[in-house]
Amino acid sequence: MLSLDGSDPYQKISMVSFGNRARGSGAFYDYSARYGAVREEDRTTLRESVFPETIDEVVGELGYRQREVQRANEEDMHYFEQLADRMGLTKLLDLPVVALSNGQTRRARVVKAILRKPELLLLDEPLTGLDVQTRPALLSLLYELHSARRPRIILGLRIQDDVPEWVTHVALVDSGRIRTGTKDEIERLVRESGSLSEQSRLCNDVPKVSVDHSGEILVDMNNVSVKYGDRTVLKAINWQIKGGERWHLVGANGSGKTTLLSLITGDHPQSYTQSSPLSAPPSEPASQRYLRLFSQPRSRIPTPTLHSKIGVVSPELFDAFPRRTGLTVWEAVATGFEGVFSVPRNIVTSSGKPQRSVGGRVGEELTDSERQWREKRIWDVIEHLGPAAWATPVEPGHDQILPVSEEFASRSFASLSVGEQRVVLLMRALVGQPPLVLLDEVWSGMDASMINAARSYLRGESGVPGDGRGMAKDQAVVVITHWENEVPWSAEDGVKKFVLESGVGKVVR
Ligand SMILES: Nc1ncnc2c1ncn2[C@@H]1O[C@H](COP(=O)(O)OP(=O)(O)OP(=O)(O)O)[C@@H](O)[C@H]1O
Repeated sequence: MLSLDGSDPYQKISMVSFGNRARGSGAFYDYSARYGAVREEDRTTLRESVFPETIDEVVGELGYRQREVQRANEEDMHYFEQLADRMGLTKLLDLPVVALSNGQTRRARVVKAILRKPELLLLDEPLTGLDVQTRPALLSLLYELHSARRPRIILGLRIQDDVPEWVTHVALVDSGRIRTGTKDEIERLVRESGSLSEQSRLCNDVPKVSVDHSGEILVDMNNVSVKYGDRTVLKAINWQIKGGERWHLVGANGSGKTTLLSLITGDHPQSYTQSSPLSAPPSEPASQRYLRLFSQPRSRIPTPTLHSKIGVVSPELFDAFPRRTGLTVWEAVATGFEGVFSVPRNIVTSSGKPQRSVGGRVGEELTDSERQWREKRIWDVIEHLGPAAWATPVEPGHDQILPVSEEFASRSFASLSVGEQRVVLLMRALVGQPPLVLLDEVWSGMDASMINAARSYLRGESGVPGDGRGMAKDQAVVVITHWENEVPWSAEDGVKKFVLESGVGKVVR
């Protein structure tokens, strides 16, 4: 189809992949830059990024760089504005691209891909990260393109996702094999194949757990606000998170969820400025606006201490985690104790025996019991969240040289599939049993069996609390997802909801 007229097929394909990383370099980059002053090179607005011809910089007569604004093609600009309107991006067109939220960025990437008028549009996991309101808008836009037969569309979906009505053909990829057929044929196949349907179901039929709300206050927000110029993104937030609690943080794309988490992790510069100044007006007494993390204002907690107290998985962390340093799975998990991005290698103990690194700070020797606890924890997360919990067992007759967890621990992090890398980053967040765990869109790229293993670990079904395994009772967890059924706890278990609507937050039980 693509090569019929002899032109380069690659020109005719637009691909947008959300499961995979946008940045290919593998080097670490500092994602907190997004929250601070926008740097000169990050100023490009969404509109300019689509029509780069309008921002060509030229050196003027006097040697100054100046912007020579060319007009974009009228028709393209009109089509772009139409698409942007349908995807709810109109108000964001003149914001810097770096300021867009995750879901806003995803929508913008889909719009850009469609605007190129490709023959073939490939969208990998297009619905992940989109809020409930935007999903139907995207699906109806795709349906119209499909009805017009241009472009042809291929959607990459997880086995547990609903296949849109208008999809005609399905290619089912399973354990390295691919089967193709009409939608009906493949759906029948999935229904009939017991193991596949077993895997594809997110199990909700689990024993009840009871969430404890009596722990100490870990995060205390009172009238917390975040502003960029005259744009207020968080408005007078009041939220307390206690040890042992389970929270679902929910809100439309751009409502401020990631910003709120970045205050808690201390990555946001405005986490330092959340106390009323002494000159505050009488309507806002000094004590009435504050952010306390582990009972302290942000400025009193050294950043490394904060990082070791909070386990995080987020799309930003996934993008930023270094791939070029050759970390093994074991080492990647061990970085979680300190919440850092590397660990010392080739540790040699006093007995002269080389040992695997279990992290630790420069100049601070771990005691033997700490080292043993850390090793036990690393094995615990690898066993319960790793391939032993989700991979298809090796067929009889094919010998496995190493036990599956041992083999996985030695693999290179960078060589893993996207879903596996995400699982390892979840292990990293949980390994040190930090008092607070923040899970922002943690399931994207994972298949249903990985999600099920992770959910049961988080619910404490795989470990006995208190013996150093599984989740400890007094850990608090905040989950961000747009999919209700992906939250590991239900209202009956005692999960609480914090809902953000255009920067205003409220607790819903
Ligand atoms: N530097 C900035 N300047 C202006 N606005 C910004 C800046 N950084 C973020 N914003 C805005 O703050 C709002 C909140 O963004 P945030 O990433 O917290 O949303 P979110 O709720 O996590 O969204 P999503 O569901 O898409 O991940 C967005 O509307 C975004 O455009």
